[in-house]
Amino acid sequence: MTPDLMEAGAQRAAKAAGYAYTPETESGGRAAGFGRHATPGEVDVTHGRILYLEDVCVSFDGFKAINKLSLDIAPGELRCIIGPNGAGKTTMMDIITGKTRPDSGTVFFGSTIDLLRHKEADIAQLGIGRKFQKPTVFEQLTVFENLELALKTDKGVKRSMLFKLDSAQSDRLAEIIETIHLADSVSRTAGNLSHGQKQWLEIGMLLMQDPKLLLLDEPVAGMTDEETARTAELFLTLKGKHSLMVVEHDMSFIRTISEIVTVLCDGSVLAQGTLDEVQADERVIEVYLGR
Ligand SMILES: Nc1ncnc2c1ncn2[C@@H]1O[C@H](COP(=O)(O)OP(=O)(O)OP(=O)(O)O)[C@@H](O)[C@H]1O
Repeated sequence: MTPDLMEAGAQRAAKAAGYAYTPETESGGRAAGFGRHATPGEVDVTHGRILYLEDVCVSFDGFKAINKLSLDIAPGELRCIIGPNGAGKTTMMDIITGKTRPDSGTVFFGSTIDLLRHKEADIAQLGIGRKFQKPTVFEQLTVFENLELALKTDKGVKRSMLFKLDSAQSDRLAEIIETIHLADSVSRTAGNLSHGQKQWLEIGMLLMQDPKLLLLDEPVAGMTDEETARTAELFLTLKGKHSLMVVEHDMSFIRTISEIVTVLCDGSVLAQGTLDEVQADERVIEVYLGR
């Protein structure tokens, strides 16, 4: 897809969802991306979008789980996704991460990477990290070992055994341990952590791979109020350095972290705007928030 088509599509999606399209470019102008060489391992966000979906459709046995879904996310943005059960939130994440293939539509990572041409494992390597609702850490290993292991996942058994962190990786690990609030628990086995700490550890493991985009499915479900507040702080720290897409039902958490909220319903975008805007939207009240 050309950057022009991408930008035009983003404008159409914004118009359809009733919000203002604001291109955010790092280079200060649309033309800046042309003639630019794509550096391997880098995502081209010169046209202001790190994730771009247009007219995506998926049916399961004739049921349209995703129906002409169009949505885009700016680099460094923290986007919240809300919507009733069955709206298609998980299926959307499955499509972005290559777990589910759409029947039709466009899914781009930056302006040059067509995600529909990549397999699930490649997409993780390209820089899209996904956190499922349940924490999946290695319970018998320490916090440190879990984080260390996150760097080794693609190395095979033999190379993993010989693997040693270099100094940049050690610095990164130390920085991430601070970021995820586990500096006091480095030597504790993950099985002894609280539910919230396990969730933070798993986020730390994703961060070790330096993802450009993080998809987080109901990250605060089952957390205490204090853990939820700390998770909000953590996400606000990550915003800007990474792009985040957070699916949550906890409205007070959403209020703390959100800028733009997208409401999904019946597999497409029902509304989009600030939390106040979408909460005042009659259609959103009808299908999700209740009266
Ligand atoms: N593999 C599948 N086969 C058949 N139907 C499916 C499949 N995956 C999802 N669906 C259906 O697609 C619709 C969207 O499901 P999805 O899990 O994406 O919704 P959701 O918004 O994540 O819901 P929740 O908030 O409950 O997690 C649902 O009706 C679901 O039953």
